[in-house]
Amino acid sequence: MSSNQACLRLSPYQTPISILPRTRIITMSCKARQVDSGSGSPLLAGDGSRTRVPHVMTVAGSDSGAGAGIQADLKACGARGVYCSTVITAVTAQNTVGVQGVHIVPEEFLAQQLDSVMSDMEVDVVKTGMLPSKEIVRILCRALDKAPVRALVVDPVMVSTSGDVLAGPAILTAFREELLPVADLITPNLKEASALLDGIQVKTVADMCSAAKLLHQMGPRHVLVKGGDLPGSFDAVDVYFDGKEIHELHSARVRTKNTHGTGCTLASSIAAEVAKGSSMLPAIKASKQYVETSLLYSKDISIGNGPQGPFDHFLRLKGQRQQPFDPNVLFLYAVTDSGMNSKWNRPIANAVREAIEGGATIVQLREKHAETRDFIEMAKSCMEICRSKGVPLLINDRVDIALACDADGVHVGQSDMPVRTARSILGPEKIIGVSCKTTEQAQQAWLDGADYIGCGGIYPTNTKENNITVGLDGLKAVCLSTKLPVVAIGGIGISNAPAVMKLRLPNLKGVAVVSALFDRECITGETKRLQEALTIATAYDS
Ligand SMILES: Cc1ncc(COP(=O)(O)OP(=O)(O)O)c(N)n1
Ligand SMILES: Cc1ncsc1CCOP(=O)(O)O
Ligand SMILES: [Mg+2]
Repeated sequence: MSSNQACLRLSPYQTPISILPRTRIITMSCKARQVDSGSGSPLLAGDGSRTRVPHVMTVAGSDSGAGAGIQADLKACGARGVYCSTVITAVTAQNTVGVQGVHIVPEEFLAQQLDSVMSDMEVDVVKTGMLPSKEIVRILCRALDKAPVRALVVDPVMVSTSGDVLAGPAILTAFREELLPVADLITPNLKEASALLDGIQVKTVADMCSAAKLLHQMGPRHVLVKGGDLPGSFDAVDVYFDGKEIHELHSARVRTKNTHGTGCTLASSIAAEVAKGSSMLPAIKASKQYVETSLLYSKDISIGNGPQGPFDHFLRLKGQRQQPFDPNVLFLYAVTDSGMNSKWNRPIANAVREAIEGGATIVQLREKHAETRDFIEMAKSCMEICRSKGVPLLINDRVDIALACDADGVHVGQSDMPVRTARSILGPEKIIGVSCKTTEQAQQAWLDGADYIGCGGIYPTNTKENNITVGLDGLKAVCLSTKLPVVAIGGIGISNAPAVMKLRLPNLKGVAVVSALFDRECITGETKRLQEALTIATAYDS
């Protein structure tokens, strides 16, 4: 299913308290349900007391290709840190090419699944996907009458990404009459919004705003009309109506074929955020960001041969196929400096491009004063340049920024996030470098799983205040104490880089340089000169 066709849609939300009175006939209080829940539900703390776990129950179809449907819902909830139970409405034979078969689950068995989950577990939020028959909608509504949930998120799935029908027009009446009136959020794409509104045109942002208001009149508290299929739009615009105000939500449109399941994922992520206690608008914003990040991360992965591939909800798959870290990239390591870029009136992306043109083999963004939001934008633009040139990009200090822009890794110092923590957050495939001045720190770096060491300052420098100089002797000691590759940093330029490399230490792989490249009029020219000097020095060595 396409991001807009097959899965969930939601819109802004209110606090759980504000939702409760509207939830239909509640036959058991939350307290009663808590008492009634069996031993199979949430986790027990060490002392035997119960730890409540946010819980989304998805009522949707299974996608054998696991890009969309129940499988996407499970992955999205897992990625958002929420438990997800699954009530399966249909089993589809599906892949990245299309839907080859649909087997609808018998109604009694659907009812049995609902009963099994709801009689035992504390469900916070119900999210619906493929509901292939009117009777299934009815059974679900009856179940919701009987058991209280904090919110109902309805993704009015009708057609798969591949264009295959998953719920015929007959379902529209059941949606309009039974499900929409009790929904807290509906998340139609353009086609679904149009179908629910008897075929009115939904082709522009203005149409989306009108559609959101009209759909709201059918009963849902919140409406999110998804504009992923909006013709001619450069960004992904969704329109959210909370019953009072229209919000246009913009996010970057990621160019990728791997969008199968984005609608299901978005709705499940919203449901998960609401289950964790978020109100609706923040839940939607966080979920849009999550989907965007996942798509960005997955834009080049290859699963299946069809026109629309699945993406990676956990941001883990790509790294396993990546080349292992090549220490030779440390040869000419360009480290940016915001002060120098402002002094020379250069956007950071230009500075990075020029350094790469001159022969920089790895780049680190060292932005000590940037606002987080600006830093992310800068890092994303530099990432594009570095990826296109095959040059790794690392982020200084900020693991969060590295994650947000899918950088190749981070460089941390002795007082920054510990390497082990950074590794647990970034996973095994990202590059992690750590600054070391001593042999003890170098040994620890290896134990902690760092990929390389930055050793310095080798010479005095004005770029980093109060930085103790270790000299060539300190560099030598660090290199000899570790198997890790080392890059020398601090006060290094064309005049002294050859002396550093002539230490002839096998694991000393290069020099990292700030001012000798970025505090100069022509970055490309300086980088080329340094590259030549390093090449001559290392050639002489061998
Ligand atoms: C390649 C490389 N080596 C060392 C450093 C210094 O990092 P750190 O000690 O964390 O100091 P700051 O750069 O954060 O001031 C580096 N950035 N790069
Ligand atoms: C970040 C850092 N870490 C140790 S020295 C240093 C600054 C290096 O800057 P420059 O290359 O201008 O001396
Ligand atoms: Mg640091």
